[in-house]
Amino acid sequence: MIRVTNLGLAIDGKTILHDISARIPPQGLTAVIGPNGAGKSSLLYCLSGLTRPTSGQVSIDGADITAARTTDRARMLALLPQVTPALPRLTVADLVAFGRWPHHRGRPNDTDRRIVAQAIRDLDLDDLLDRRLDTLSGGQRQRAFIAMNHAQSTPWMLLDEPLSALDPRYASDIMARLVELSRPGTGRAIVVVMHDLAMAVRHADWVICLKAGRLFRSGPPSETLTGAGLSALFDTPIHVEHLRGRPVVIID
Ligand SMILES: Nc1ncnc2c1ncn2[C@@H]1O[C@H](COP(=O)(O)OP(=O)(O)OP(=O)(O)O)[C@@H](O)[C@H]1O
Repeated sequence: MIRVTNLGLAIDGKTILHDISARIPPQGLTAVIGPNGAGKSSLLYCLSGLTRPTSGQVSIDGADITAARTTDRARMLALLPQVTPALPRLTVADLVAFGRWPHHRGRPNDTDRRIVAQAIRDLDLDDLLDRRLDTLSGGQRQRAFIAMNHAQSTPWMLLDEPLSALDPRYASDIMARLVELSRPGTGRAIVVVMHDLAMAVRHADWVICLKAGRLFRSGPPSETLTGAGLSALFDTPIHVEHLRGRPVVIID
């Protein structure tokens, strides 16, 4: 479980996150939602240990994340930032294989190779293996980075807007894969910052709602992804209806 306790973050004297306390279950898919500038990415970076909160704590599976060594953190969680590094000379195969580095430190074995091959299959990258990253489309790059995170085989994956560059087919396909990867029994939980409320309503098992740097609400979708809850979160009328047995979001 991730436990956030009284977390605060200030940058250059400006408070960005205020006294956030929340928990994230150790399985399933957690969506972090909220308006632009609410602090979603900042919270994700605090969860990853890359940003040190100004006050409060983040513990992951009982360990204080800010106190963990870099290699231990890399075996505990994989982070996909909103803006991925350019790395122009790397091929897709190199990038995905790099996800195993925290495990083998430069000496990959058969298990590492098998996991990389599986991640490549899972993200549908077989045809792009030899392509350099700077020749890929935005969505192809995004899939390559998600595959690298997947190959890292960590109990936690933290993804900042992974669907932003994807067309509807890949967005839906990748969400379905993330749901698979985080099913109970897989030993993995995934936290996704997302703007696509339709995807959140359909796939999230747990939701953290942020507004103006504060925790607005957290809990299962039945308590958080309601028309009234989303309308208040985004200050705009939003309805959650059912179509062919599935929840759909309608924004007025
Ligand atoms: N390094 C920084 N220096 C100064 N202000 C920052 C910095 N990083 C974030 N902020 C500010 O903190 C607030 C929260 O930013 P953050 O990126 O966490 O929001 P977000 O909810 O992820 O937004 P979006 O949905 O637009 O991506 C914003 O007002 C932003 O301008």
